[in-house]
Amino acid sequence: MFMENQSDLRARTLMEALPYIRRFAGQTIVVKYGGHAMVDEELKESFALNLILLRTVGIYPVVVHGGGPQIGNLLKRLDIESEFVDGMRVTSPEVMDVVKMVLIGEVNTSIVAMLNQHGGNAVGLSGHSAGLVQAEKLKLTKRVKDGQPPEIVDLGLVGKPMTVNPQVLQTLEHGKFIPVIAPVGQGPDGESLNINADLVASALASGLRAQKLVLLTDTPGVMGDKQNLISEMTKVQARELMDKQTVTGGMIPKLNCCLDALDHGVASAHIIDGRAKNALLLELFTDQGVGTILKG
Ligand SMILES: Nc1ncnc2c1ncn2[C@@H]1O[C@H](COP(=O)(O)OP(=O)(O)O)[C@@H](O)[C@H]1O
Ligand SMILES: CC(=O)N[C@@H](CCC(=O)OP(=O)(O)O)C(=O)O
Repeated sequence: MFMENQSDLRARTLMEALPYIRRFAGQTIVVKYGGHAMVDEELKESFALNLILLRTVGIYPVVVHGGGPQIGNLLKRLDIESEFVDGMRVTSPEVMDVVKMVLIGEVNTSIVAMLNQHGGNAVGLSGHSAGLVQAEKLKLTKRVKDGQPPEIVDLGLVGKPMTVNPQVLQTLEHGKFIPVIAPVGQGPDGESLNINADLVASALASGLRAQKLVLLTDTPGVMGDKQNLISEMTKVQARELMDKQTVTGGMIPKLNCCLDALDHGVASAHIIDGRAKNALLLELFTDQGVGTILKG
């Protein structure tokens, strides 16, 4: 009987990626990078190498990063209070200064540095860069007191993306660069607005007509009632899971971002585990994937 040796096995594994490379070459994939994958150095390196591999085989990754925990740490060190309403950080002008320092100054630079250390040709941007993410203040309506009508809650300098100008990203793609974007948007008067990174990733995926939106987080994917991983779901199932409250907390805005991207022509949205090495490659280059896929 024919026995496969180590090098045959390795060659077969490499060849298995070929159909996926063919399918996605020339396509844009927007990746939201956050959570554990961003603080653990080994995972950070694995993520950087995954992106570089994608770019090398002709796929265009666009990275949007978070940094909520890092912002929280600096606010604490500076003794500045910060609170969240429905997953959004109430952002005073003082907090906005810290958000920019951390997201643009620290987190963005460190991701760009990691990618470029491995020859990634990464370029750091924010929503201000060439009008990339134009935003408006987010008006959140919430029932503050039981039995009373909902009120508009003032979140300060928190934005939602209104228009994106993908031209700068398309130029970078043609130059074989990897764009890395901090989720700070430009308000109508040129001011900086703090935007949830999932929202920015979703808006850019829609604006770029990306093939995929991939959100890395700190769970294996979307979990069902029995803590089972749901590998695949339709838009209808996603809405049912939210209605039944199987999905709660931070996963609600994530699923809504996925649904929004699908409604705007993105072919599929993925929620995957940022704590697992090579999660991005395994999700893209295998049929079964490793997380949850939502299809349009
Ligand atoms: N059904 C669910 N499946 C997976 N995660 C869920 C579910 N319901 C609620 N969650 C919560 O959503 C969290 C992910 O959202 P969030 O903390 O905002 O992620 P991130 O910081 O990566 O943006 C998970 O850690 C989990 O606690
Ligand atoms: C308005 C708002 O809440 N903005 C977020 C921006 C960073 C972010 O989204 O980071 P994660 O993806 O790591 O949560 C914040 O200030 O934390």
